[in-house]
Amino acid sequence: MAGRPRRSVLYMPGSNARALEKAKTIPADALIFDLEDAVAPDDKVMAREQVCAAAAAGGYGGREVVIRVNALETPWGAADIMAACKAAPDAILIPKVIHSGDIISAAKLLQSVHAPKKVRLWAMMETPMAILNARTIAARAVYDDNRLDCLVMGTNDLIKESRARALHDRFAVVPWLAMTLAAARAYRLDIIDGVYNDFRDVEGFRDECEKGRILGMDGKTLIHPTQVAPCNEIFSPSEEEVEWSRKVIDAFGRPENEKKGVIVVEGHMVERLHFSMAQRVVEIADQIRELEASLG
Ligand SMILES: CC(C)(COP(=O)(O)OP(=O)(O)OC[C@H]1O[C@@H](n2cnc3c(N)ncnc32)[C@H](O)[C@@H]1OP(=O)(O)O)[C@@H](O)C(=O)NCCC(=O)NCCSC(=O)C[C@H](O)C(=O)O
Ligand SMILES: [Mg+2]
Repeated sequence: MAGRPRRSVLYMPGSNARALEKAKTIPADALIFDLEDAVAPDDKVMAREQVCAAAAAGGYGGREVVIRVNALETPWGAADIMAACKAAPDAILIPKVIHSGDIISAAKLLQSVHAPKKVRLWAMMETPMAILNARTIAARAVYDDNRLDCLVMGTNDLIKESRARALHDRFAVVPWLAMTLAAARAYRLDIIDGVYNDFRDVEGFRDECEKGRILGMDGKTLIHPTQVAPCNEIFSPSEEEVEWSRKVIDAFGRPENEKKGVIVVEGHMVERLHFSMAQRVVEIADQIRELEASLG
């Protein structure tokens, strides 16, 4: 079973009321209302109230609504989580995760206020220690208190913490992406690529989306509405992929192939694993169609 589409995941500062309203018209698959780095300390409390009111009021259609809280050890973290639970967004995004204990603490807080099970946890992978602990963080997905659904790459913080250079080829970043992706997949989690800061550079952005897609990312985090359409296009299965996948599914569905592990479709060797891949492509394409139809 394919998860829900998470191609385009748009951040907005929780202090920006105009952005929170405009998001209702932007065709992003998911929205992150940020209380953390995009909000100045003096605006934190106002942003918390504004974001929670917006999430509780709804109006975002089929888009996933995610609240990024401040880290638990900050003066705002615990109150952010409590307020976010009441607003019942689709997920709460925990920043600056270091180890699996951060996910356990957040899950306990959610449990203590009886947050509905539909409120999931997402984890920002943006500290060097999170990369080293990626496996044990992702492994929280199989525990009883599991609410973990998705890992989000925080490449700006990773670049800062590691003193790497932020080059367009992402020479320094790719190993962190690949390591975290392996951890996510090992525990059947989704994983979303980091942001592209030069939001006016359309070609550079497209290239970075393509590369993230090639690596296996489910989508990309975004900072500006103009990034949504190209991101959706690049992270959607292409018409050719869907057409080919339907052929593979049809071929394995024929009576003569029912018990076969490997067959030939249009000159290509196709195994049962390709059948599963084809099913996922078609399911995700169907879900994208439904989501886009619901957004009008
Ligand atoms: C980057 C921006 C500050 C640019 O703002 P601005 O110059 O005002 O943009 P525009 O004038 O082009 O805006 C046009 C209209 O679009 C709306 N808008 C802009 N951005 C958003 C958005 N993100 N969501 C929703 N709506 C948005 C404007 O309101 C305008 O609307 P209208 O009035 O109708 O014309 C700005 O885009 C911005 O703030 N982006 C998000 C920044 C952010 O949230 N940063 C934090 C997350 S990234 C991060 O933390 C990475 C991670 O943690 C890591 O470590 O890597
Ligand atoms: Mg960050």
